Amino acid sequence: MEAKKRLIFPLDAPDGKQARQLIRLLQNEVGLFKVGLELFVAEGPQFFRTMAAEAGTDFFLDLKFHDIPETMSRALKNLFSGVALTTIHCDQGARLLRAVQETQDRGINVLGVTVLTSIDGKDLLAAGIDPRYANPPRELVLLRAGLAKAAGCSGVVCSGQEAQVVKERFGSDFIVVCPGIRPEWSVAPEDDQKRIMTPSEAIKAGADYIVVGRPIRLAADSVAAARMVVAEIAAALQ
Ligand SMILES: O=c1ccn([C@@H]2O[C@H](COP(=O)(O)O)[C@@H](O)[C@H]2O)c(=O)[nH]1
Repeated sequence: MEAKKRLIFPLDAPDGKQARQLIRLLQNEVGLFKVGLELFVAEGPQFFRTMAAEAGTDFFLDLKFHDIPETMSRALKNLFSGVALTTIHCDQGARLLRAVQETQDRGINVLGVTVLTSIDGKDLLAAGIDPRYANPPRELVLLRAGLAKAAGCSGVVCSGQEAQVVKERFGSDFIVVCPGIRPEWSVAPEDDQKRIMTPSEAIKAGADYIVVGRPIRLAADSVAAARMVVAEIAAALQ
């Protein structure tokens, strides 16, 4: 897969006007746009459909569904055209199988969220997670990746720090998407992300896709920043 296709850019914008500006600016620079809670709550599915038609591309709808299996199944059934990829929490494992399979049969890949990249071992301990799984969070990521696999997911979202062990345990076909990416030149080194890696480190560790938001969005020249990330991915793939 070419380097650019591996770069996912989150449209973390407060409204549709700013999201459209970001799409126009970066549509030749990144592989896939991700829509998260901020934009989706502001604009809703109709805006999303229009945007997909205008941009002529599918989107990653990162809503991290989490509810009882029946409700998740019904919500996933309501996903609309233009969605290529979505995310769910998989702690109910195989009980989500039917909902996930039905979604994937419609051509929408489902990824399981493992442990958010903004969480570290200390946070997991504070949340009462068994120390054997908490610090480092690797064991919990593997446990949840196993539940995602049992649920029939195509892959997981985890940090670059766990990409290699996830690939080793679940195979090269199991998709690994890594946010929490901070290039060395990043203008936002101190933020809420805790389990971070550079683009090069994450790709070398086995990430299929990396999600890079603020380092590109907040850069003085976002196009140049996206190109630097793609160049770093390309170099790491050689
Ligand atoms: O574990 C996760 C899951 C999702 N995200 C999302 O990725 C982007 C990251 O943006 P940055 O600005 O590069 O931090 C954002 O949309 C998150 O909601 C994540 O960071 N970690």
